[in-house]
Order: sequence, then C-alpha cells, then structure tokens
Amino acid sequence: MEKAVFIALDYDREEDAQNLLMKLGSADKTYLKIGMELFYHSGSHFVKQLVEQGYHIFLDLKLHDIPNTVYRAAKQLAQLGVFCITIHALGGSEMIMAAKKGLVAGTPKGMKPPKLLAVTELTSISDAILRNEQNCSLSMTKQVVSLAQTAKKAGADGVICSPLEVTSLQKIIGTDFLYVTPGIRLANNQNGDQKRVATPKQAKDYGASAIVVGRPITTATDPASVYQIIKKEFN
Ligand SMILES: O=c1ccn([C@@H]2O[C@H](COP(=O)(O)O)[C@@H](O)[C@H]2O)c(=O)[nH]1
Repeated sequence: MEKAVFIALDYDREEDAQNLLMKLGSADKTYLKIGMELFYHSGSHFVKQLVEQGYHIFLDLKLHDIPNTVYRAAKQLAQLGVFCITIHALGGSEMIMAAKKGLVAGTPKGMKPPKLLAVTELTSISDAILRNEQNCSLSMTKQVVSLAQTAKKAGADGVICSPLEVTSLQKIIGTDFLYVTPGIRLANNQNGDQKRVATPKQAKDYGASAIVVGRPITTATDPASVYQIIKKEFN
C-alpha cells in the first residue's frame, strides 16, 4: 500500500464534502475517509459515487457487535467497492473472523475484498482513561500490542493505532501488517479531543503505513496547501 494520507470527510452534508474536494483539486485522486457522521446522513450512495470517481475510500464505521451481525454488515459493506473498513478489536477474535468472512462473501466476483482494519485503543483514550475507566492494568502500548496480536491472528489486515505505538507493534507483530494512524497534528494545531498525537513527520519516522487527518485539513483556511504540507512531511 502506498503511504496514503486519508482525508477524513467529517461532515454532515455531502455539499460540504464536495466543497472540500473541489478546493483540493481533481488532479490528486486522493484517499478519503468516510465516517459515521457522513454515512449516517448520506448512506451508501455517496460512497459509491466517490468510488466511481476513482477515490480510495476508507469506510470507518467501527463495527462492534455479535459475530453474526458483524458478518452480515461486513458482507453488505464489501459490495460498495471500498478500499478498507474498520471494526473494534475489542469485539474479539470470533467477531474479527466473522468480519473477514463477511467481506470475502460480499465482494463481487473479480474484485479484491476491502482491507479489514481493527481499531485498537482509540486515539482519544489517554493512559489515565485506560487505567481508571477501562480498568486495564496494562500500559497503553502493551494493551495496543495485545489487541493487534488478536486482530492479526483472526485475519485482520492491519490496525488503527496512534503513531506512538507503531515502532513497538512492528517489533512484535512485523511489518507485513498495516499500521494506520489518526491523531495527526501539525505543530501549530489544537489537539482537540485527541490524546495520543504526533506530527506527520513523527508518524513517518515511527513507521506508520498511512495516516488519517481530519480537522487540520478540514478547518484550514487553505486546505489544499495544508494537505500538500502534510503529504510532503509524511512521504
Ligand atoms: O482511534 C481512532 C480511530 C479513528 N479516528 C478517526 O480519525 C479522524 C481523525 O480526525 P481529526 O479531526 O484529525 O482528529 C476522525 O474521523 C476519527 O473518527 C480517530 O481519530 N482515532
């Protein structure tokens, strides 16, 4: 996989997403992330439209349910022709295997199934939240590694984690696995709700396979130039 910068289209209206794409220019057929907000508003038709236009879509719906439900949901999502989808690793190995099977079962003949990425600990979770609210006695890195090991054994193609954990993950799990990292901020950006953050350059140095960037681009006065800065730093 090319070292992609996924732009998170975190909008509640297609017009806003289209407006951003127009500002970014059509020469760069980019990697886009569609999350719950836009999907719940616009459904699958907008996803299909972007796929047809040549965009690589990361459909981030973070499935987390019983294996049978996740199998059936993944089977539906596979029909959209997206590049990857997400599930929560905390759903367990049976659920992850069901998602993988659903993707294979739902992919139209002659096409590749979407990649399956397992969210480890959300990048909005701090060490304190992990310890005090999730009652987890492991360090953040150990917990992320443990979830990633489960995900890999169950057939996931990669994980979502913060850039801060990638080096440890690669040492234990290897480099034939995708490490996709949100929580990306340029030096002058606000962290907002993100707790485990890094710059695109740090993400690159830690070994991230791809990064996911929302607000630093979507709230910028000149999104196209910020996107180019981020791409340059990461590549
Ligand atoms: O652990 C996770 C998993 C997914 N995300 C998603 O990435 C983007 C990040 O947006 P920013 O505005 O750059 O913070 C967003 O769509 C999240 O749903 C994540 O941040 N952390």
